[in-house]
Amino acid sequence: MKTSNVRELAVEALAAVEKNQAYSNLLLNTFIEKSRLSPKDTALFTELVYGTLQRKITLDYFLAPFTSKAKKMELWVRILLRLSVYQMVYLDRIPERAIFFEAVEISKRKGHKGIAGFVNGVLRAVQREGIPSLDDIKDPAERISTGTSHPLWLVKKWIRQYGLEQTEQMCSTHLLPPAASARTNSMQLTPEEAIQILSAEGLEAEKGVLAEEAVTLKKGSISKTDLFKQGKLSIQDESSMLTARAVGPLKHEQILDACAAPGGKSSHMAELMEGTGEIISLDLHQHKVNLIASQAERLGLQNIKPKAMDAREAAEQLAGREFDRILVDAPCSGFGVIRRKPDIKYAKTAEDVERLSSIQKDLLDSVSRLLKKGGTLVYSTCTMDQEENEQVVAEFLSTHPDFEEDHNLKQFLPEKVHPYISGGKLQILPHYFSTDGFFITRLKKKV
Ligand SMILES: C[S@@+](CC[C@H](N)C(=O)[O-])C[C@H]1O[C@@H](n2cnc3c(N)ncnc32)[C@H](O)[C@@H]1O
Repeated sequence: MKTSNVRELAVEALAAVEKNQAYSNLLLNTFIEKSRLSPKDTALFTELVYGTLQRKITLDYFLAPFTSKAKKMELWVRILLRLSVYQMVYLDRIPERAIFFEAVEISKRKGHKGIAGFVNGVLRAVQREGIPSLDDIKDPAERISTGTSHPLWLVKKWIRQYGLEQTEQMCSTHLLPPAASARTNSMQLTPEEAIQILSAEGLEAEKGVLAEEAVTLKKGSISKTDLFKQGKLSIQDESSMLTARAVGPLKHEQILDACAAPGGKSSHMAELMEGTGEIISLDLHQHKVNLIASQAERLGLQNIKPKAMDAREAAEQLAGREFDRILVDAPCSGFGVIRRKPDIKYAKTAEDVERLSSIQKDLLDSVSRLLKKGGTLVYSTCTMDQEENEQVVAEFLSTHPDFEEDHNLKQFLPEKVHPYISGGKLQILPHYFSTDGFFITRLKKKV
């Protein structure tokens, strides 16, 4: 495929993300598969789409002085301009004349000569006059918002919750590519053995930085390795691997995983239990439950029992059952995975956070009734929003006096995260270990 066609495809993918609010990672895969891109084109396409999406607000700031007079700009034209300026500013290996030429060609193909002239004019003006400086923005919140491309409301909220410095670091880390981490199936092999086998396949891998079962792939795709196909590896971020450890399931126990699809943490717990006991893995819809079942099958785990159910009704639907441990890995805003799904930062609203925190409280309230006395309840999310984390836990504890924070959390987790544990709660921000952002709380039902 010609590079201009890869760029045109990138414009189409970005327009689809904006129009349908489709998840960028899922959409990208569909585009790559449909267009049968070569590995080299796939790399360029991925870089262009993710880069332009991650830096959308910054690119619009750069373009504003040159486009303010344009009356009405079609979405694809704006996206093409963002894509072109992204390459000019952030990708120094692409010559500017190639960027201009291809932008004009795409404009002619998708629009007409007039649009091509406009695009050419804007890009030439950017080249001639230079982009506006981010230092001109005096307000710190606005500077972080524009400089790292996060909506202002979110930056302001994080500054209130974590302070200016942490917010700045967190937002800057979101612009870096995420690590390709995998969990080794502890029933089958050690991380060291996995690294050896992957090296023999010509893939570069090393031990993870946080979780003891983690390996990180430096190049290549985990899902294409033989180890993955043989059920010896699972794709999972390292911070998320700490959740099953925090639950601490023992062999032969009865576990409830209330929000389990696609099965990452259920399968991790099942591995830690060496295939014994029983994990009831719930999720809302049957198609999601099927994902848990196929994950369990790939890994050869028979102790996972997937079931479609609204976990807010679990107390009634599973009445009479008692569990040793319960995990609520709740639906959440997902701000911790912005590096993997940049669209999250633009799509989620303050109202979404409020709605989600109400669901999270209902989930905890229902499933907590199924826990036996002395049992462990773990609540986790892949977000750093305190409204969905600390506040949900605080409200749960204030309305459920038979529960308390488990201050033993440290003993289940690697020493590196101990400085970030307070009582029974751990908040990992993305810049601490260059992982996803993650929140884990371990609670105990009093005896
Ligand atoms: C963060 S994801 C869980 C990820 C999973 N624990 C893993 O490690 O693979 C949250 C899940 O909760 C499910 N969910 C949302 N509302 C639910 C409800 N009321 N009852 C059960 N599951 C629900 C969503 O469908 C989604 O799959």
